[in-house]
Amino acid sequence: MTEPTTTLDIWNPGWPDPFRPTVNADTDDEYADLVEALREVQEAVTRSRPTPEVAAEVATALRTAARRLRTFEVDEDTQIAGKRWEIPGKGHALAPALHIDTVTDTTVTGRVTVGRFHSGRYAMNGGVTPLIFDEILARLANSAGRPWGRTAYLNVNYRAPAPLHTELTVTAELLGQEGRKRFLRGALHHGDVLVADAEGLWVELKPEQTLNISKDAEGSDR
Ligand SMILES: CCCCCCCCCCCCCCCC(=O)SCCNC(=O)CCNC(=O)[C@H](O)C(C)(C)COP(=O)(O)OP(=O)(O)OC[C@H]1O[C@@H](n2cnc3c(N)ncnc32)[C@H](O)[C@@H]1OP(=O)(O)O
Repeated sequence: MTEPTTTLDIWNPGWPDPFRPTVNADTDDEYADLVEALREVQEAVTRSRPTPEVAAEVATALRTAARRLRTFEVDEDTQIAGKRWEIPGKGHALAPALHIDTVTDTTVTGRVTVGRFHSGRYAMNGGVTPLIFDEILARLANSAGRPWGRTAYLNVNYRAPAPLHTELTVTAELLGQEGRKRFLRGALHHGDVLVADAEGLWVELKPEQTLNISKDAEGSDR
């Protein structure tokens, strides 16, 4: 049965600035620790070649954890993942944990280290680089009081293989704005070596622009 489509207003000038969170980082934060544990699992699964018995044992343990969390399921506006700006990776385990170091209204610098989970065979996977750029550039595009904008394009140049287990520096810059269009540029360095750079366009949403979400599209195949 098809569920009715709901309309969610995603243009809200009252939303918090993604670089100036209202929640303080808490080193004893249990939710941040949960996400860190999930990252450890992702890395450990990727790095291992367990016996079938151990694979089955761990799969059972992971499903038990998933069932435990499912009893606390909330809608996407209410979930924590992706909204905890003050913890690396915003509390979401898909993208590598990005550590933000400096922020101005038009620039950001940060650091990121990827492990084998994000490997594309002894170097960072090519799909991970845009994830890092989209994370830092989208946050910059939507910070400093600028109303919500969405990524219209993100062009990435791969200049050199990005090493694993090695700190890379990430920089982002707002180049300029023309009407609703915001042009941004990003770079990823390993020391002095330029590993990748990107340029992107973020387009400010019109106040009446809304995101139509079909509840059907959220999926329930669990
Ligand atoms: C508790 C809650 C906390 C919330 C806290 C919020 C804080 C905030 C944090 C944000 C952190 C994450 C932010 C995630 C942002 C995503 O990652 S979004 C995900 C990926 N992107 C998408 O899904 C976007 C999909 N595309 C679209 O929705 C629409 O195409 C867009 C981008 C909104 C533009 O549509 P539109 O408004 O109809 O644009 P339109 O009027 O046709 O064009 C406007 C101008 O842009 C140009 N343009 C549009 N698209 C393009 C293109 N692809 N190429 C070149 N030019 C283009 C047009 O040519 C036009 O130029 P001018 O004629 O004005 O010179």
